[in-house]
Amino acid sequence: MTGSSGRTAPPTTPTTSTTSTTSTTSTNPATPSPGARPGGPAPGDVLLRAEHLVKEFAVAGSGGLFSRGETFRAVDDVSLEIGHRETLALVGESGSGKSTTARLVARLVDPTSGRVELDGRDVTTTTGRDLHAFRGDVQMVFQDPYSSLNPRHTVERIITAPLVYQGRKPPGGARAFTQQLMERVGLDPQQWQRHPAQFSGGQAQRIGIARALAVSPRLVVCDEAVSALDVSVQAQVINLLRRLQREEGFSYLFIAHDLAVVRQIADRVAVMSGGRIVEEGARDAVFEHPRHEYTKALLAAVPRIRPEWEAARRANRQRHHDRSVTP
Ligand SMILES: Nc1ncnc2c1ncn2[C@@H]1O[C@H](COP(=O)(O)OP(=O)(O)OP(=O)(O)O)[C@@H](O)[C@H]1O
Repeated sequence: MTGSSGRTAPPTTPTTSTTSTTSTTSTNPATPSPGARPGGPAPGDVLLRAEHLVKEFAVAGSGGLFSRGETFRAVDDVSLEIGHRETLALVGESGSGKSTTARLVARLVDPTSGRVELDGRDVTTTTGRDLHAFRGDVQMVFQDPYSSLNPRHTVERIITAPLVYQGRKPPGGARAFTQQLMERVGLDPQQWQRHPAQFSGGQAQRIGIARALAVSPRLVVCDEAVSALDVSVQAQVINLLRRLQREEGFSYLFIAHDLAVVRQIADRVAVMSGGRIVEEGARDAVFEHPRHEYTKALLAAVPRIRPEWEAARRANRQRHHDRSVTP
């Protein structure tokens, strides 16, 4: 028999201070639409739909021969919809279940229960060729470009890898294809033979974005994709992400803990706490008229820089300095 430990310490009260994040300039006005979700896409405009997603993990040390297998519910009955060309931001404190939700949506992990649909097609248990196709339709950009890009591979190999996985040939040849994508994300196309460590953090993240674009995805899941970058570089990458969306017409599921960043890119916001979505709505409605106490506390919180990110940032800087790479 399997017991569920639920959550022992739900993150219900973010650190608060007098600094408000609500003063950031609005650049992307959201239009409320009459969908099934608050402020969400109209029924005919839904690209991705997740219904009642649950993810339980085995609690370490609870699976012994004579003990009951306890589980921890990281995602607890999450439903969401993302419209065509829409950006849904998932916000919440560390441990609230954002990344696990992203991984469920991208089918990097299987749900304990619930379902995921892309364009009305149930992809929850898809395998084989259909899973290959789904993996092309849904691409991920991760937080740390250095750990998500193979350090031994050239930019060309990294950017063409998703196509190779799909069994497709890069149109126009691997080099031309790579160089074209490098240009589109603001990289020097002459550097196609370099390795990730020869680029700065912002440039490396652009390689990750180019890799995601290579297969013309319909949904790009950004899991804290700009969180490890310095603020000025962060702004440039956000602008890039927005431009690419305008040009390509794909949708974003944008995971972030930093509400100032979310305000710059989201059409709609879903707030997670303790594995659940506690509030959801058009961006301006959530930022200006939060209803849930948790959202109000998040909005009043100083965007905390997590110690591990600060350490990673320092390590990256040192690495770049050692290699004398121009940022
Ligand atoms: N593979 C796993 N095995 C066990 N527990 C896990 C696993 N993945 C995540 N968890 C737990 O599930 C909870 C939610 O984690 P998740 O990473 O989804 O949260 P998050 O909101 O994205 O936080 P963060 O921003 O810190 O990544 C956390 O308590 C985490 O420790």
